[in-house]
Amino acid sequence: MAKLFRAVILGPPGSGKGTISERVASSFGLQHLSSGDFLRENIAAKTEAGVLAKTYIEKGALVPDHVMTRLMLPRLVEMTRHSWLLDGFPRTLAQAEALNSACELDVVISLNIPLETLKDRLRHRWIHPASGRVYNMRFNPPRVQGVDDISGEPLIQHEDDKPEALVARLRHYKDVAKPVIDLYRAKGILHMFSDTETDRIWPYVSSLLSAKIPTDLADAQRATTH
Ligand SMILES: Nc1nc2c(ncn2[C@@H]2O[C@H](COP(=O)(O)OP(=O)(O)OP(=O)(O)O)[C@@H](O)[C@H]2O)c(=O)[nH]1
Ligand SMILES: Nc1ccn([C@H]2C[C@H](O)[C@@H](COP(=O)(O)OP(=O)(O)O)O2)c(=O)n1
Repeated sequence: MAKLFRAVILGPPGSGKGTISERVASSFGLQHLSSGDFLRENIAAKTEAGVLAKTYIEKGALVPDHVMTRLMLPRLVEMTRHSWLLDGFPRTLAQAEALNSACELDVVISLNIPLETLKDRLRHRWIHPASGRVYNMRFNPPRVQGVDDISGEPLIQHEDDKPEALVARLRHYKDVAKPVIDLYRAKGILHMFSDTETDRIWPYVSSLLSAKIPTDLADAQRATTH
């Protein structure tokens, strides 16, 4: 069986991790695990981790490392037979070290997007909570404003996307992300991308993964996910 491929995408809120992850999943057949979506599923399901995480997210704070690690690592064990792309985890050095003890990563993609671009994007982000589908009134608007294209259900904006919560998240992101980025740079697996447009970053991400993911593995995974 071809060696499985493990990747992480890092970036501040609104940097396009989810947007690029969806393109990676459909182009290369990797399973996309968004820590934010997984947290929101747990919050909606009122699991023990979800109830605890909610108290932090509502304040625009990060969920404690032990809660995130205890939530994410078992989920990765369930995905052990798949190649995957992890989005939004690890977020801190402690989470990165816990992940590194559980598995070896092949590539870490880090998105470096200007602050004003992030604020503008999240101001216009609308989400369909049940599916996690993401829209943007400027970048990829729904056919009908405020309505999910597929289900017809209402779109919402995340509380923590609101400017007052966002500033706290962006400031905090910078503090905690640096040691994680330094760790993966030291491991020689970090690939940094800077731009204000996802459509300009995507071709570089795509060619990086085309070079890194063995063709037979990508073909096999595309076959299983389509
Ligand atoms: N204008 C514009 N909007 C974009 C671009 N790329 C993504 N977006 C939108 O910006 C918002 C943030 O993109 P996401 O992919 O959700 O970013 P993220 O890094 O996953 O965000 P978090 O889940 O908050 O960490 C969404 O509404 C996207 O549709 C872009 O190149 N230009
Ligand atoms: N490793 C993680 C991932 C998400 N969180 C919390 C904090 C985030 O604002 C919310 C939502 O995650 P999501 O990835 O959707 O949000 P941002 O990347 O921060 O924009 O979950 C966390 O505390 N630790």
